Amino acid sequence: MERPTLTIITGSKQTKEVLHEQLEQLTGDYLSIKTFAVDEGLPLHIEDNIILYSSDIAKAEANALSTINGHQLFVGKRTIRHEYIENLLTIPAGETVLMVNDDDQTTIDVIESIYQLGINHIKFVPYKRGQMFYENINTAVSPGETHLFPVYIDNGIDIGVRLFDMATILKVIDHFALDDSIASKVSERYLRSMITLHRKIFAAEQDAIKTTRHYQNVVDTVDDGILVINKEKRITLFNHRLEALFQKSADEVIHRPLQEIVQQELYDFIVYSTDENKFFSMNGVDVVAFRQHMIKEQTVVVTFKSVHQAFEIEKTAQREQDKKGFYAKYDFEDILGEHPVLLNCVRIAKKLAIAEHPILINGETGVGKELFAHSIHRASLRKNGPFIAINCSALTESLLESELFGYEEGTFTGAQRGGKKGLFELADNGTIFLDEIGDISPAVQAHLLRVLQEKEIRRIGGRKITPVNVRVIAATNKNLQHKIADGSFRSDLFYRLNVLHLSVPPLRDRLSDIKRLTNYFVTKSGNWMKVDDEVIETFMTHNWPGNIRELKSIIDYALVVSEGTTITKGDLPHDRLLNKDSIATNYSKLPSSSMEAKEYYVILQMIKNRNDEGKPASRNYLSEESNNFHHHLTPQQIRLRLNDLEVQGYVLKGRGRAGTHITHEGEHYLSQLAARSR
Ligand SMILES: Nc1ncnc2c1ncn2[C@@H]1O[C@H](COP(=O)(O)OP(=O)(O)OP(=O)(O)O)[C@@H](O)[C@H]1O
Repeated sequence: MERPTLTIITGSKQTKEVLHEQLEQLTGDYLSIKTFAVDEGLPLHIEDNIILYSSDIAKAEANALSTINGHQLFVGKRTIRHEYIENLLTIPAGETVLMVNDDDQTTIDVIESIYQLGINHIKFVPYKRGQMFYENINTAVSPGETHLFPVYIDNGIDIGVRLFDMATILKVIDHFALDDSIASKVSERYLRSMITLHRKIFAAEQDAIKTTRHYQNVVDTVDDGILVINKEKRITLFNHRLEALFQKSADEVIHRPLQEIVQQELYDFIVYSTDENKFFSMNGVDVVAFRQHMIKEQTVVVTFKSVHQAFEIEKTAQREQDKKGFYAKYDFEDILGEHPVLLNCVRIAKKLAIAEHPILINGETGVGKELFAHSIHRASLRKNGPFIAINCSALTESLLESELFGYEEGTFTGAQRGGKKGLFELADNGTIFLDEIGDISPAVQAHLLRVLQEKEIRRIGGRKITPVNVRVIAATNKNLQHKIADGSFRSDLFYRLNVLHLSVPPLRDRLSDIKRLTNYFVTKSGNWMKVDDEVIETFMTHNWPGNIRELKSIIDYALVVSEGTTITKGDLPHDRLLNKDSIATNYSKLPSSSMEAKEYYVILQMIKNRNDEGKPASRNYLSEESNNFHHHLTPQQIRLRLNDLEVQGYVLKGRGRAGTHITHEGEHYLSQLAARSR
């Protein structure tokens, strides 16, 4: 038997295909379906039992183009597709959304059918043809007409071409007077598609409930209290720990306005503050609240820890830092001496400590500049942050630069995989101590200046900029003003470093402290030895160019040499201590002739270069290398000069393969010679 026929006329090809598929699936085995779309062109004459139009517009347009006849002609009612409803549920509540369709009436129809389905958490604004901009609207929804979305829309949601509703389908079946069993089969099919969808939605809901329960269990096991508010400032999460602290159950507070639950001070902190944490006393418990604003989610997460817990965490962090060696080992108590010049220096240093600015410490070698830097950090607000000390003259230019600022992977051969953090990054929220700042090269000076100005770091070879919050304490035994005058130190960097200034007095200006310091160094070495008065008297006449470090090394020497229970004058290193020059004037006595000066300079420079490479300097090596300095020295000449330098304490001669090393004093002397040769 031939199947009765039905014709569907739609506006667009897209709608035609969707509606054809719908009718075909539901009634295809009972009816034969023909379809036309206005935008594809219509035959001049259309005739059928039923003419079903997809919309009033389609009807008007079709009738303008063709003569259409049928027993029954009607416009089908359409409804949105249930499988797309989920997409609408992802739109945040309260949002205003543009509804886009190809004509004003159908746009309103779609909005109505969505509201009728109970989706009313969003507010729809109907699209008007020709209007390109809609204030405060970033999301648009359309049943298949997404090409009409205004170009600026970020979030476009297609809810698919609408289908005919059940009433329309039943009207068609009715018309053909198909038997009841067919009608109920068709409606069963219609319902089945809806039931499948509802099953899916139900499963998704169950999943969501499970996930929520899982997260709730997770946050309940956390030892901290956790409270979350949404953009309406209502509580969306309140974990188990908080129930005790607030003396309220989660059920009582969830979805309630924060204002009704917490005290004003805590409310102000959560809603308005820019501080990350604050102390509160709640129902007799002292807590620290930490606040985190998740800007994109418009959510604030607040965690509560007991003060005791927070303190323990800080201590653990401190211990971790200590393990890494990034901590200050000394404080002001360790700076010995009662001479008024020293006490005054300590008094000033304590004041500088609590300011946040950079400090430049000036003073001769061995006066205790590093000791002051450690103590300042420990007395500062950053005392719980790291303290990192680096001697700028101990490294070559490129090594110093990569140590300070770090580098990215692949920047140079041998670079560590994954790159390396520089000391500035490691010292974040703490202090970096740059010793011997006067020795840094122009390139490092420029880089350091940038970091101080911008307060951010870009690793060598890297692009990423990382903000750093580091206080710089720099020290030098050089006169930086002279270095600025001769062009070897940038004045702009000097002013950045020298915001606060501390001058540590040399030992010769506080000779009265010698006795105390001597006894201290003897006792600290674990000896019970006495110190003869004559020793102290000798010390009082010495010039102490190497200051306290020199005193300490002379005592170390005497402790080794001494055979009795008392350190006597005879145990002292006479060549160093009783040398007339060192008593009378400067420890770094320069050689008498410029030829000698040049030779000492060349030798010390060669040893320093060699040591910097981590290699020992042998006499033969030095002799050969001297050619590169245009000043050839034979191994014999080298030997004689090295003897002189050793007596002065500028080099340490090792036996055999150990080679010769330059001492700290030697480096100081070398820089004096370098200045003189300029
Ligand atoms: N007032 C002091 N009391 C006790 N020990 C001190 C004092 N001053 C310095 N020292 C000790 O003297 C030695 C040298 O001190 P420090 O390294 O701080 O000097 P510095 O000025 O930084 O030297 P340099 O300029 O050579 O780097 C260290 O062992 C330090 O502990």
